[in-house]
Amino acid sequence: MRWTPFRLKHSGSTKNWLARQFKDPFVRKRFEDPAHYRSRAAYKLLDIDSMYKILDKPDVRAVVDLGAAPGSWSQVAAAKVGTLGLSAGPERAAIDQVRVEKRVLRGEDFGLREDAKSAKAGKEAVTWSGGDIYDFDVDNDAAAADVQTNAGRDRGGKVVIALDRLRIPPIRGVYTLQMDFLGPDAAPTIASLLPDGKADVILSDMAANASGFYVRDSAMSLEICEAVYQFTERHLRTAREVGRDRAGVLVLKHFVHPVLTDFRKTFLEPNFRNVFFVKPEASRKDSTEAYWVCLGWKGVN
Ligand SMILES: C[S@@+](CC[C@H](N)C(=O)[O-])C[C@H]1O[C@@H](n2cnc3c(N)ncnc32)[C@H](O)[C@@H]1O
Repeated sequence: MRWTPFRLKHSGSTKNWLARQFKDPFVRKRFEDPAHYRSRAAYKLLDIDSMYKILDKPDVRAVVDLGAAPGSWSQVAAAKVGTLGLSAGPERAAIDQVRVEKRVLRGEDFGLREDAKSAKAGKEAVTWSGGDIYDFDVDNDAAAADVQTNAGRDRGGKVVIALDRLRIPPIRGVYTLQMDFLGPDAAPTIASLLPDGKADVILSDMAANASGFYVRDSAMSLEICEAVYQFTERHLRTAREVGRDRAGVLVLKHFVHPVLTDFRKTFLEPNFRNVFFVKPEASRKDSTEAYWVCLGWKGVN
């Protein structure tokens, strides 16, 4: 499908943003993809999964997706783990009840904040710190009913749990929680949804709103990494429990900074069999974000 965004009048910064979007191959790919991913971030996780096979394993039953809004990583996880109730494969996410509208990049929708225009009949708009904007048609009742029947224990113990400070429009086969992960209630709430309190894969794409100050942004990234690691200590199933060397997986977004490198050396390297630094192709070159893919959780004694 072709889109023509420049018909409307835009400010200079909006034009720059548009120009960047339309040059971005992953933005284009998303629009053409039958999987209807909610954001181009899906291709980061797909890239990681194609390299390390973290989700495509029969013993992966419980996935926690932190900083999940608008939801494309959860779409990928639900399709691969099988909580959609369908055979694995990202294309099955196309069955998602929430249809991403192709007209999302039309100029009049820029600047929407979450729920700001939800009064627009049947529409929801979500904007998030990554700067992309989504506009969904939401069949809330159908999707909510589907979450009840498809997520969690009803799927033979398979579960995908998505959490974000922002509201995540319902995703088929996924529990969605709107909470601050740094608050006291998030970890116990997630744990209560995990069939035995343990996850096989913990994904964190969380990023605090960038201030533009490198040191401050890195400090916030460290705070998030530390909180995710604390959750990992309590709730990630070990490789030994699974009986597979590379089981017990943590994917952790971070900003590249020496203090984060120290964090990796102190907490990740001693406690995982392998820790890989990954900059997926879909991660913007001008961003200091990157991911650690940590395989083979040893557990902390
Ligand atoms: C890059 S986006 C995630 C995109 C997502 N992986 C996807 O595929 O759609 C980062 C998200 O982290 C969330 N976030 C940042 N800090 C958070 C916190 N303390 N608790 C919960 N969510 C947080 C933001 O609200 C934002 O939605």
